[in-house]
Amino acid sequence: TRSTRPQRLLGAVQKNATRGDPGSVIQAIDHYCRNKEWAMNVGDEKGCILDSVVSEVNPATVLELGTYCGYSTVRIARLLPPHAKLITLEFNPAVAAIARQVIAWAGLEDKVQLVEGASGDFIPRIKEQFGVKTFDLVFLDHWKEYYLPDTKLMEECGLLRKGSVLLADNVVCPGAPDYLEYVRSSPRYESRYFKSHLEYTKVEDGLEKSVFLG
Ligand SMILES: O=C(NCc1cccc(CNc2ccc3[nH]ncc3c2)c1)c1cc(-c2ccc(F)cc2)cc(O)c1O
Ligand SMILES: [Mg+2]
Repeated sequence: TRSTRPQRLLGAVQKNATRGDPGSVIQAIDHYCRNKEWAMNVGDEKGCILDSVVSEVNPATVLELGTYCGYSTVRIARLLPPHAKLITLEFNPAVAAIARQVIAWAGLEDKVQLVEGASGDFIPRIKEQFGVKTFDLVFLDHWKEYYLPDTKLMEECGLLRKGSVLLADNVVCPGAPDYLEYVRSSPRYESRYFKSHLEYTKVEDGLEKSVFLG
């Protein structure tokens, strides 16, 4: 049977990237998705904004909702300090299996814990199952209608502390209007929009960075 898009993306990584070299994995995916077939990675343009926020926060604990093929997982993990931990959650088992191989090819498996499941079930269990108190950085890139309910759930579960940073992909395309309204109007967040483009296209999109004020 015909391969899947994630399988073909992994093939491009294994063919064109150097094992243990995260930069070459990022380049191989961007080249494949720009020249061969589009895929919903955060991409190189928004990826640079992601890099600058990760470097600024210098997080010890990171939560990523929506792993997909592991592109943003690799972008984040390659910038983490030695004992930092990234927990990434993926709903689709077949896609998670590809992401594990992409993360391993980059040599970053020691910094990354990939969990298969749905955010609504997983978020309430994080504290006891993973020994995490709070997250310094959360990257939201899963189903866009889940951004708001999951943010409220993280607040309720005490997973955010004064200064925790939420960074949300796709707040324009496909869009997360209820989430934007919430973080921009709530007195508990200081929010800022980073204008960019939908990965590998000229369509407008952007990242919303929101600092939890406690
Ligand atoms: O929709 C998107 N991504 C989310 C997504 C999508 C599908 C499957 C999953 C399954 N993974 C999953 C689900 C639920 C979960 N709960 N916790 C973890 C978790 C993980 C996740 C998306 C779309 C576009 C886009 C498409 C088309 C177009 F024209 C323009 C733009 C661009 C993006 O950058 C995007 O990020
Ligand atoms: Mg996205």
